[in-house]
Amino acid sequence: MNIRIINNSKNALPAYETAHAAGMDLRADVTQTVILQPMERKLIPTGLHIELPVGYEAQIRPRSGLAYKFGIGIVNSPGTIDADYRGEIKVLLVNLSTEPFEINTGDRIAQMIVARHEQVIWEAVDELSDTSRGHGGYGHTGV
Ligand SMILES: O=c1ccn([C@H]2C[C@H](O)[C@@H](COP(=O)(O)OP(=O)(O)OP(=O)(O)O)O2)c(=O)[nH]1
Ligand SMILES: [Mg+2]
Repeated sequence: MNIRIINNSKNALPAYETAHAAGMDLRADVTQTVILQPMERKLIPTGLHIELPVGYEAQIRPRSGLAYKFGIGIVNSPGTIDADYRGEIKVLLVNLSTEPFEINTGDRIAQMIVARHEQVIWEAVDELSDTSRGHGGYGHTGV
């Protein structure tokens, strides 16, 4: 699928790192080094603007290597890029470790998955169908 993109950064376009990867890594586009202190969160620019087809979203997810090695997560994970958004894609990183974390331009800070989604039309009713689960949830089948 072709997707229109504007790249205002000096980085290459996001790319799939392996043949069947779901996500494309997103790179930081920052003018100077950004330091994330422990428990600090910052919105990191990518310089990218995209035009998703109607019925598609992009999800901004953490990279497991950064999470495991440095405790770097995404506050609103998975971030949602709407099909009608034309602004810059940004990544809301948080440092969950006890050490400061440095971000430089070109660093791969997150990954983006493009996925289909539905838009629903509500059908308001008084009763829903019976199921064996019913209202059971939150561990009602055991741990
Ligand atoms: O990680 C993210 C999440 C969102 N966005 C952009 C694209 C998205 O379409 C828009 C709005 O995001 P969202 O709906 O999650 O935020 P909101 O707090 O509901 O803001 P709004 O009232 O603008 O919808 O912000 C990003 O660039 N990065
Ligand atoms: Mg919103």
